[in-house]
Amino acid sequence: MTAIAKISARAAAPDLAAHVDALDWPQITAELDSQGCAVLKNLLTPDQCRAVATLYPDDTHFRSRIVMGRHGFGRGEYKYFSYPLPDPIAQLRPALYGHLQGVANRWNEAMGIDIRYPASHGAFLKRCHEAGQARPTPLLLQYEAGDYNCLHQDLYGEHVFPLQVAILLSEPGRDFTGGEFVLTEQRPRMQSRAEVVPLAQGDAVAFAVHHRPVQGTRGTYRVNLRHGVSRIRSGQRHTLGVIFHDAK
Ligand SMILES: O=C(O)CCC(=O)C(=O)O
Ligand SMILES: [Fe+2]
Repeated sequence: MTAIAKISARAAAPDLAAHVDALDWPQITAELDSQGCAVLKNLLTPDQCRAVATLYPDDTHFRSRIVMGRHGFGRGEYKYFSYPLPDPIAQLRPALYGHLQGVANRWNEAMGIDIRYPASHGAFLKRCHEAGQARPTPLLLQYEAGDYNCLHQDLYGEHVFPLQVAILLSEPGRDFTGGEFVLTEQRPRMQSRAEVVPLAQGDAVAFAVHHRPVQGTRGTYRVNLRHGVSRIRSGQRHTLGVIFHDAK
């Protein structure tokens, strides 16, 4: 990036990284450890939410469009951003990674997985790209009345960062009704547990992509998570998905 491009990127989101740094990370980390998910209140302002959601029709920002019904993924559609990522996604991804990387390393240690994640997102992306996972994964989702997102896991190759973030860009009750973010946890030899995460416009949810450790009476065990969105009852709902590994 040239110096001028860097300056204009900063101007578009002057203090987003500082805003991310100022979130209550001890609280978020404690929630992630105990529940496998945590809400990041007011990650984006309503103006920033609108600015991202209105990118949807402009295909110059995206590498592909997925119509979920064609793949059995649910109903609705989404588009994967292309590189270079626009603001504020370009700033959010490394800023969030920097605070989640410690959780990821602790979780792997607890689960007996010997993969560790570097301190910077750039270094982790280099690992993905060298393994042929070079396509950007941040995505913008668009749902209309009747749409839903089936329970799934965003795995795109061998390299997986174990946490991801989804940001609600629309305002519940005004822009849409229904459309709740849902997580399920499949515990070994036990029945599954569901969690509905209440989000306001601009709130984000950080959650486990695939596995997380749970402390039991007989040591640590692994639970298998999936996430999705319940049926949108009315209106239109947009979400920004921030996945930290790239795709094959
Ligand atoms: O629309 C949502 O809230 C979920 C989006 C999603 O599946 C993701 O960000 O990976
Ligand atoms: Fe997803």
